[in-house]
Formats: sequence, structure tokens, C-alpha cells
Amino acid sequence: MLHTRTTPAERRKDLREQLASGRLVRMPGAVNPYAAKLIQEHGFEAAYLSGGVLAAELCLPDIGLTTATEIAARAQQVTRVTDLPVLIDADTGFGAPLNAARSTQLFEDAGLAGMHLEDQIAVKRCGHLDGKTLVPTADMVRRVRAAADARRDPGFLLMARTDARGVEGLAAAIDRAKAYVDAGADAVFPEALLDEAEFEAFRKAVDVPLLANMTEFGKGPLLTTAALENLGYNIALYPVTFFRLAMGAVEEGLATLAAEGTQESLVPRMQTRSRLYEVLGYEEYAAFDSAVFDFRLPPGV
Ligand SMILES: C[C@](O)(C(=O)O)[C@H](CC(=O)O)C(=O)O
Ligand SMILES: [Mg+2]
Repeated sequence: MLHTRTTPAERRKDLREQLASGRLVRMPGAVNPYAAKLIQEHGFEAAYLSGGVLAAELCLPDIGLTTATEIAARAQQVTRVTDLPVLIDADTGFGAPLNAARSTQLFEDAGLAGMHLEDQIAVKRCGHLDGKTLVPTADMVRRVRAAADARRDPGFLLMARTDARGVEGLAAAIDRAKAYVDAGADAVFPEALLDEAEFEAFRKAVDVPLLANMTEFGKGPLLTTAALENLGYNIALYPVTFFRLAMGAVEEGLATLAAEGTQESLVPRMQTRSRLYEVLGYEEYAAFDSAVFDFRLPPGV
């Protein structure tokens, strides 16, 4: 009813078991807590909180302006409503290695299953853009180590993201990934690989679970889940997909309302009132207090 019953420790165990299973974990980005609930209802294995989306919903660019406490608060609202493990985008850790350590604890406290830390400088940018700047490997190693040591639950997954492919090339990205694993990263997110051959090369070279970022309008191909599973990847990430879809629908709806003077033609595309109430679990609340759900909705609404 008001919240889920699984504990953060159970969800972390679940994610780790899934990563060890060899089956692909499909991880759509949750635009908000409600979307996280839908991701679970539709049978996905895990959910994601995208830094780009968390910034965009505040109308901020994805350049590291959001704060760790701000996104931890949002994360807590999401983990409250889903039993799925949730991975968060921790950007660069929000400052020096000590800040990365504190962020790790904030995200643990928010009930998340894990986080990824990237090797860009503090004024970061989307991994699929040109002109990125990386911190030296040694600095990122300190960042990863600080986060790894800060964990109180060893089940909390620490993933290192390397943005090196677009800056220093594939071989350097692989070398960096290996250094981050040695520093304590449990998994790796190789950002912005260009094609299937690169995904394969990374898989051959690195021995921990790997995430494939299937973001749209980026540098790489949108590979199917079957292709990613064959390549031996462990997580398929759809970070901004549902934000893009939802905002596309909002823009089309606003244009239609402005043009037609009524939203009538949009109604068939809307989620119905009864589906909304079903997702929110009105009936379960009525079991607690019958006055909550003592009405009948007319058919079709
Ligand atoms: C995964 C990512 O870090 C995010 O914030 O969702 C972005 C996604 C995007 O901007 O498309 C990224 O840097 O890849
Ligand atoms: Mg991001």
C-alpha cells in the first residue's frame, strides 16, 4: 500500500544475483516514482535514476549542477514505491573523493541498490557529446576507492563509468576500466562505445559486469536486448527514453490543445482514470478505510 515491503539489502542482493546469472538486466530510467512503479509492473528487472533526467526535470542542463542531497531525496521517493533494485547516476561524485564518499552514504541511505561514478572533471557533460575532459586515472582511482571504502553495506553496487572512449580512445578506456576495478569498482559502464565490435572488445578485456548505455541520439547503435545478451553485457540501460517519450507527448498535447481549443482528440491516447487508480492501488487503501474506495467508475473512464 503506502510503500513496498522489500528491504534495500534484499534489492542489492537481487541485483548482484541477476548480474551473476548471465541474463541481461533491463534497466529503464524512471522519470518519477510513479514511472518506477510502472517499470516494475511491466516486468523489468531493475530501474535507473538518470542524472540527465534529474537535472532536466528541474530545467537544468546535465553539467553537474544538481547536488547530492537533492538527488538523494528524489531517489528516496523512488525506492519507496518499487521492489526493484534502483541504480543511480552519481555523476562525478559531486566534488572531491571525500564528497564521493559522502554521496555514497547518502545513496545507501536512500535505499538504492547501487551507483555509478564517472571519470570526467566536475563541469561534466553528457557522455555522448564531444569536448569532454577527464581527470587523470590516479584521481579517478582515488574517487572510486573513497566510494568503495565509504560503503557500509558491501552489497551496494559500485560501478565505475569511463568516458575515455571519446577522449583517449578504446585502449585507454579499457586500461582505465581495469584500474577502476582494481580500486574497488564492482562493475563498469563503458560510455559511448561506437559499434558492436567495440562492445565486444570491451567485454573480452574486462572481467566484471558491464553496462551498455542505449541512450537515443547518442554516438552508438541502439542494440537489441538479444544482441546485448549475446555480447555478454549484463545491463541494458534506457536512461532518458521515457522522459523523451513523455515530453514528446506533452509537447504534442499542448500544440493540439492550442490548435483545437479542446483536448478531446487526445483522450484516446491518455492513461485512463481507472488505470491510474489501479496503479495507485485505491482498492488496497479501501481495505484499510472503506471510505477511500466506496465508489464505482463508469465504464471506459
Ligand atoms: C546516462 C546518462 O549519464 C544520464 O544522465 O542518463 C547520459 C544519458 C544521455 O544524456 O543521453 C549520458 O551521459 O550518457
Ligand atoms: Mg548522467
